[in-house]
Amino acid sequence: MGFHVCSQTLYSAPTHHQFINSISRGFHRIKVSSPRAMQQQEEVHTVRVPHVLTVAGSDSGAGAGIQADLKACSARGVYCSTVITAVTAQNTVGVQGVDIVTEDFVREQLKSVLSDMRLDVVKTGMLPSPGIIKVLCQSLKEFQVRALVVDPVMVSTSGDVLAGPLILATLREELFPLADIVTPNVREASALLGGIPVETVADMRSAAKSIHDIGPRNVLVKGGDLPASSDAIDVLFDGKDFYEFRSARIKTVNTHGTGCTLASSIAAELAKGSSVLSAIKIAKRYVESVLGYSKDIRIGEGQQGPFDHSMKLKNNTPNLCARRPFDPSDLLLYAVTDSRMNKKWGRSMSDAVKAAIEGGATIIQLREKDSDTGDFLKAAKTCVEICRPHGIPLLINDRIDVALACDADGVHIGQSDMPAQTARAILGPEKIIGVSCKTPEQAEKAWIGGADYIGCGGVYPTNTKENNVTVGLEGLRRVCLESKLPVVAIGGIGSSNVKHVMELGVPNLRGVAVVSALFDRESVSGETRNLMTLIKDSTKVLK
Ligand SMILES: Cc1ncc(COP(=O)(O)OP(=O)(O)O)c(N)n1
Ligand SMILES: Cc1ncsc1CCOP(=O)(O)O
Ligand SMILES: [Mg+2]
Repeated sequence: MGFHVCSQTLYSAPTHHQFINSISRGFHRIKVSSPRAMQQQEEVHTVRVPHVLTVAGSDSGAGAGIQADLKACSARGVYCSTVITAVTAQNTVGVQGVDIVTEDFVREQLKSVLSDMRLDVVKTGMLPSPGIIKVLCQSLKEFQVRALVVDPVMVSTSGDVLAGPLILATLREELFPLADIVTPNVREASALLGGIPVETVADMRSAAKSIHDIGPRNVLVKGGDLPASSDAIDVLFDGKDFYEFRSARIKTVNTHGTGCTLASSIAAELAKGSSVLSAIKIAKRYVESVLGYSKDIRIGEGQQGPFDHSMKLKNNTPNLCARRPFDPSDLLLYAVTDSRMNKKWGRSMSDAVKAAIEGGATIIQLREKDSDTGDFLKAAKTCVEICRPHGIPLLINDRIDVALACDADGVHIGQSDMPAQTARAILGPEKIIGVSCKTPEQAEKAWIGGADYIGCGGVYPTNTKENNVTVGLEGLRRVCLESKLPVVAIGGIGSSNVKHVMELGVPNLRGVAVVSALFDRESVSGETRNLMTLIKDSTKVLK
């Protein structure tokens, strides 16, 4: 009998357990009616997505149960359908009430989902009566699924008992033999084995083996509650070998729903086609990340709070200088910083940004072609803090990773960067995306891809960007006339020619983007102010 230690960072998974490693994904052709998709092509392939069905109880506090399962599957990129077995009145203090759903209605829910949807994995949580367990077992025999993950929920994190001895017996006798993996914690492992102590890693190993004898193909005993360890250690037994998963224990009270989340995440990975070993490894890493992210959030007054499955809640803490949606009039005077010019004039990136804001710039882009990523990120974070209270959007040139890491308002990307559609998928619906375009065709593609504005140029020759073909005022006019997005002109624009650009008076032309005429000068704020006066004069002429 072998013994494997699987650290979270160093780990080589044997391949003999890949019983769910080749899920066939079905494709067939249908017509779609979305206007955007229709513009691109008349027919598209449909994609079958990984699907987990959770059979569990509802938690009104939404930390555990069905709600945790839905959030975990969604965060892990898997569709999740739900069969609710009980409705609990529950919060961070404890479980105040339980209303068990009738066996008939559990059967009806199971039939609705299983008869219609092709799912990959069933994951179970709270199964509050022997009758419900039997109904589930019948359905599982009738409708074949690829894998069954059983989280034998017996005691809530707050200590409330959610399953009695009859339920335990039915779980053991009827459900466990069908399970591909069961995931008891040490208390549940002890209860399943008639109360034997499970207090050490050695106890966990023998408990895993004894539970395996009941029938499941794999047993993961979770040691998160083991008192005497500084690490969180889980033990898997697959009938032949033991595997130990070890990760650093995260100090937090926000652990309500950890068991449900781990089991759902394992189910999600199995649904995607992972082996049991890699599913556990990825699921544990995910749980570790969300616990770490959420360790200082506060939801509820009780002892054990929920955590943030999406790792996004802290981005949206209410504050006085929340970002506002993109407004095309932001493009009026677009200041684009340049690392070389900052160096030449001995100013930091944040000094350059402060001066541009002082002079009246309406949007700022950090265009840093030489900085190290670490230095760039640090400076960009400072610039975000400078811009946000002024309500000035801050965009990052080219670097989507940096924009995400510093929570900038968006990015500006060029034709040789990733397509706008991919950037939009990564950045989400809120961030601003600008795309450089020289032709109406490029502008159309940027619009379809979900961009917010077009940067058109170089209008005039420039020393700031090498080998940049100029489009001239005529090229700018063509793009503006055909673009469905607002346009900002760029390239060689300064006080001598800004009026020629602005007085083109074409629809969609909303402003000018400027590098050297602002930043390759002694006084950035003074130059910005002068340029703004000239822009305002030209817009008056047009009115
Ligand atoms: C507002 C604005 N428009 C165009 C550009 C040029 O972007 P790109 O074509 O990606 O070239 P680089 O700036 O990366 O050299 C821009 N930066 N900003
Ligand atoms: C980044 C860029 N894209 C097209 S032209 C250009 C450079 C603009 O710099 P400047 O305002 O100094 O001409
Ligand atoms: Mg670029």
